[in-house]
Amino acid sequence: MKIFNVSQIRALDAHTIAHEPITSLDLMERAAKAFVCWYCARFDHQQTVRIFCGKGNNGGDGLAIARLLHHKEYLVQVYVVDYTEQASDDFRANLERMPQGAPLHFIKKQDELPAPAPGTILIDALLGSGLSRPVEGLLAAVIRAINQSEATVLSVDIASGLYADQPNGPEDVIVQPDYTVTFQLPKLAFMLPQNNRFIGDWQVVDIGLSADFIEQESTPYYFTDAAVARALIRPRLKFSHKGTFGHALLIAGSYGKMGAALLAGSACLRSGVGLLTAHVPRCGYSIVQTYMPEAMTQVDPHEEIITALPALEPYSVVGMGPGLGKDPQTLRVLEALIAQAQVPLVLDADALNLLAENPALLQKLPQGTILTPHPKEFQRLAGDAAHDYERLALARRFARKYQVVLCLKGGHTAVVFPDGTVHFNATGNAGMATGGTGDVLTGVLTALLAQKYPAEQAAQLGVYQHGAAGDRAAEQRTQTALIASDVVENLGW
Ligand SMILES: NC(=O)C1=CN([C@@H]2O[C@H](COP(=O)(O)OP(=O)(O)OC[C@H]3O[C@@H](n4cnc5c(N)ncnc54)[C@H](O)[C@@H]3O)[C@@H](O)[C@H]2O)[C@@H](O)CC1
Ligand SMILES: Nc1ncnc2c1ncn2[C@@H]1O[C@H](COP(=O)(O)OP(=O)(O)O)[C@@H](O)[C@H]1O
Ligand SMILES: [K+]
Repeated sequence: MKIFNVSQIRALDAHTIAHEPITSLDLMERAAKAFVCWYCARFDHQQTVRIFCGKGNNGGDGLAIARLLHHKEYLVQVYVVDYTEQASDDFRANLERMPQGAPLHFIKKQDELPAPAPGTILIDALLGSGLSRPVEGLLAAVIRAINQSEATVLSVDIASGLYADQPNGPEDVIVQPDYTVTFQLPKLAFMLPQNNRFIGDWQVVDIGLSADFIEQESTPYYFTDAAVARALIRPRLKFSHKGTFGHALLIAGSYGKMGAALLAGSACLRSGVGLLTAHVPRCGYSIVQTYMPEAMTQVDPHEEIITALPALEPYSVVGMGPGLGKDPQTLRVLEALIAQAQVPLVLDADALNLLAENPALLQKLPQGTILTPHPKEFQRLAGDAAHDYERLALARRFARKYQVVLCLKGGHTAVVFPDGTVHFNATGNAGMATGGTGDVLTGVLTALLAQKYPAEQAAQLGVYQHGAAGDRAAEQRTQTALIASDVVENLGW
C-alpha cells in the first residue's frame, strides 16, 4: 500500500472526481458512509454521539456522518465550531441536508461548549488533511476540551491539529483520539513514534479513490500489510532439499549473553534455513548443542568472546551481532568478515555498535547487507535527529550512501531500501519491547537471505513475519507476559 503526502492526496481526490466521474459531494457521502459502516460495527445505540465539526471538508464529513447516524437512530448531537465566516461548498451542502430532528448547535465562544457528559462518544471532524497552520483560539479551546473529556474520541481521517506529512511543533494543540478512521491510504504521520498520542488505534477505510492514480503516482513511502507480505513468500517446492535453502553462519553470544545466540539461532531454524552453524565462544558449546540440536556448533578458541572468523566457504549468508560484546578482538573478526564476505550479511546489536565506532567499515559492506538498528543504535551510526521526520530523512540518505537495507526498528519498523524507498511495517506490538526480540529478528532475516531472498524482500517479509509472530504471541499470552522465545514459538509461514 502506498503512503501519499497531502498534495498527492488532494490530487488523488481531484483525479477521482474528474475521472470516475463523481461529484465531490457524492465522494464526501461515500467517505461518510465508510466511516459510519466502521462505527456501527463497533458501537451500539446506547451511547450518545457528539460530533464536533469544523467548516472545511473534514467538517462536511462530520455533518454527513451525523445525518447518516441520525437516520440509523443513533442519538446524535452536532456542534459546529463557528470560528470563521468561510466554509467549504460541501460543508454548506451538508449543512442544508441536516435533518430537522438532529440537535445542531453553533459554538461561537468557548463558554458555549457543552458540559462533559460521561459515556458519550466524541467524533472529531474539526480539521483534516487541510491543516495549514497551528491551531489557535476557539478551535484550540475545543480541542483542549475534547482531550480533557473522559469520553471515547474518534478522529475522522486524522486527528485535528496533526499534520499528515510534516512535523508539528511541541506546543501544538492536537486531538488525542482513541481511534483514527482514515480514508483510503494511511498517512505518514501515523508511522512515527513522536505522534503516538495523536493517532490511537488507526484503521483505513476504502472510499473508492482512483486505483489507476494510486498505481501511477510515485512515492518514497509504502506500507507493508498482510497482502504485500503474503505475496513475497516463496513456496517450498516438492523436490527441494536442505541444500536448496542455504547454509547460514551465525556469529553470536559471549559469556553471560548466550541467550542472544539461542534466540537468533532458533528463529533462524524456524524461518526455513537449510542448515545452520552457530559460531560461539567455548563457554557456549554445550548450551547451543543442548538447546538447539538442529544447529551445528563451531567453537571459537576463546572461552568467553568471539576472536576468530571461521572459513566462510560453506556459507550462503552470515548473521553477526546478538550478544557479542565489543572487545577489540571481536572488532577484528567483524573487519575480517566484511573484508572477506562474498555473501550477504545481517549485522545487528554490537556489530552495529562496532560499525558506529569504526565508520570506515561502512564503505566496505558487501552487496545485500541488512543492518537492523534500534533508534539508539541508529543514532550511534548516523547521528542525531531533531525529530522523526529528520530521522527518516537521515535513514534514507544512509541507506542510499552505503547501499544497504536498513531496518529502523520500533513500532512500524521502517525498512529502508538502498534506493531510498521506505516500507513501514504493519505488524508488531508493544509487548515486543522486551529483551531479545531483536535477536529473533536477526535470525529470521539470516534465514531468508540463506534462502536467496533478495535483501530488500528478505527485510520487508522478515520484519512483517517477526511482528506477526509477536502479535500471535501477545494474543495467546498478553503483551505484558510476552517474552522473546514466544515470538520464536509463534513464527509461522
Ligand atoms: N473530495 C475531497 O477532497 C474529500 C475530502 N475529504 C475530507 O476533507 C478533508 C480535507 O478537507 P479540506 O481540504 O477542506 O481541509 P480541512 O477540513 O482539513 O480544513 C478546512 C480549512 O481550514 C483551514 N485551516 C487550516 N489550518 C487551520 C487552522 N490551524 N486553524 C483554522 N483553520 C485552518 C484551511 O484553510 C482549510 O481550508 C479530509 O481530511 C477529509 O476529511 C473526504 O470527504 C473525502 C473526499
Ligand atoms: N512498541 C512496539 N511495537 C512494535 N514492535 C516493537 C515495539 N517495541 C519493540 N518492537 C520490536 O521489537 C524488537 C526489539 O528489538 P531490539 O530493540 O533490538 O531488542 P533486543 O536488543 O533486546 O533484542 C524490534 O524488532 C522492534 O521492532
Ligand atoms: K479530524
